[in-house]
Amino acid sequence: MTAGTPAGRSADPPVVLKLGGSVITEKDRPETVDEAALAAACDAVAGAIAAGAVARLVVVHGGGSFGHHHASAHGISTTEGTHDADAAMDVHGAMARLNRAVLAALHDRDVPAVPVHPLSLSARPAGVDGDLDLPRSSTATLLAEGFVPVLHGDGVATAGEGVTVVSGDELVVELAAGLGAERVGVCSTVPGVLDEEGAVIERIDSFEAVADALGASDATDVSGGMAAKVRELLELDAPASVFGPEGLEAFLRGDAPGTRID
Ligand SMILES: Nc1ncnc2c1ncn2[C@@H]1O[C@H](COP(=O)(O)OP(=O)(O)OP(=O)(O)O)[C@@H](O)[C@H]1O
Ligand SMILES: C=C(C)CCOP(=O)(O)O
Repeated sequence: MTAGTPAGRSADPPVVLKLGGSVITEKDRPETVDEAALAAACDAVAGAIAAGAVARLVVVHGGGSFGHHHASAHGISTTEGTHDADAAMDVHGAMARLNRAVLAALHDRDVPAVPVHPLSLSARPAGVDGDLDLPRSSTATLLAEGFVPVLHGDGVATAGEGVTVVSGDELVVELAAGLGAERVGVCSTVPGVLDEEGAVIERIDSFEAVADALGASDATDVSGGMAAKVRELLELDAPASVFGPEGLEAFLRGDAPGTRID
C-alpha cells in the first residue's frame, strides 16, 4: 500500500465524499455488500488519487442493509435510542463489518485507508436535539499524514437516550465544516435530487423551494433519506453535490455532477 498524499500538497483543503449505503450494499438484503458497486466506487477513488485529482480525501459511508437493518429491528433511530448494549453492538458491529469491507476494497487498490469509528469518538452531550460533538483531530491528523480516513454512520452516545444513530450525512457535514472542506460529494443511487416529475434538480439553495419533492428513502432507513440529506447539506459553507454512481468519477475530477446544493 502506498501513501496517498503527494508531498507538498498536504495543506490542501480536503474533499469529503459520502458513499451511500444504498450504493455499496444491497439495501433489501440484510448485511449484503453490493460487490460490483463497491468495486466500481473504489476504482474511481483510487483512480482519482493516482491521477492527483484529489490530494486529501475523507470517505464516509452509510449504513445500507448493515446499519439500517439492525437499527430498525431494535427501534433505534437518530432520535430514539437504546440502553441495551447488545442492541447498540448489533448496529455498531454491522457498521464495523461494512467498514472492513470498504477498507479492504480500498486497500486492494492501494488506497491508504484507515478506519475512524464514530461510536468511540463522538457524542450528543445535550441529547437528541443538541449538537453532535465530533472531535476532528484524529481525522485531521490522519489526513495530514497521508491517510484516507474512512468514517461511517454509527451508533452515538446520546444524553438521555443511551445510544442513537448518527447518519453518514450528518458526519459529512460536521467533518466538512470542521476540516474546512473544499467540496462535498454525496453519492447515492439516484442521479441527483429529483423534482416531482422525476427530473434532476440542477441547483438547490433553499429547503422550502424543494420540500414537496423530498421524501424519505425507498428502503429501510432510520435516518431520513433524501429530505434529511438536503437539509444537512444546505447548512454547509462548502459546495455539495448529490449524484449517482455514474457521477462519481466526474465529481472526483472536480466537476459538479447531479444536484449542486449551496
Ligand atoms: N426528491 C428525491 N430525489 C431523489 N431521491 C429521493 C427523493 N425523495 C426521496 N428519495 C429517496 O432517497 C433515497 C436516497 O437516500 P438514502 O438515505 O436511501 O440513500 P443513501 O445515503 O445512499 O443510503 P444510506 O442512508 O444507507 O447511506 C433515494 O434512493 C430515494 O429512494
Ligand atoms: C443506521 C446506521 C447505523 C447508519 C446510518 O447512516 P446513513 O446510512 O448515512 O444514514
